Amino acid sequence: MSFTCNQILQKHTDIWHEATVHPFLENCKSGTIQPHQFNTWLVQDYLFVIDFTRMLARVLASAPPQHFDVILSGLAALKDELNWFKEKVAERQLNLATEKQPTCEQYCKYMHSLADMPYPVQATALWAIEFAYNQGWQLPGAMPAPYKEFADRWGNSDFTAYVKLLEQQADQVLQTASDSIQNQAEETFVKVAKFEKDFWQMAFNAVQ
Ligand SMILES: Cc1ncc(C[n+]2csc(CCO)c2C)c(N)n1
Repeated sequence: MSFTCNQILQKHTDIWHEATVHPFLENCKSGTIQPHQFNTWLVQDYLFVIDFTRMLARVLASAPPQHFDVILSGLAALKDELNWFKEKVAERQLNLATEKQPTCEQYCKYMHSLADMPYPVQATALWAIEFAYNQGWQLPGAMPAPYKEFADRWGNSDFTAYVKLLEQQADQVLQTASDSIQNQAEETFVKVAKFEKDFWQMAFNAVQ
């Protein structure tokens, strides 16, 4: 029986909708997001991307060599991504010596725990994490400055193509995975979706 990322997604459209459609993103689109909400997201996401980079390095370590090309392109892109985050944080004069908020901390811990999971589960998680941003920043449609830069970064066609390759790689290994591993992959997808939703809510709830 076939088992694919898209089938997982189709079983969990409600939680995926909550992960990718949020007042935070809608208010970026309408230009009404408050600076302290956006700044909270920016700093916490920078801290998240640092841990994501470590996760991606561990996914590479678990991957079959045929999957290296795509994963290495992701790691190479993170070099620029991390520097860009630092620039955005500096432009807004935000403090990087900020602690992770509990939601960010829990998500990062979860990413860390993925290293002990079978590769098909890690590949599914990687796709879901990237796809969440690819969809989340794209679905609202064109955003005004200064949010346009963020929406373009993760909604653009190159990033969309990268996410598609991640999906193909995950599909390839899910296909021959045991039922138990397929179930774990599905649980991981749901977990990622919940963390994504919570991450937006964390930033949205920020107080000045
Ligand atoms: C909470 C949260 N979830 C997912 C991503 C997606 N993501 C992780 S690293 C990266 C950069 C290049 O791949 C992107 C887009 C994020 N940033 N923050």
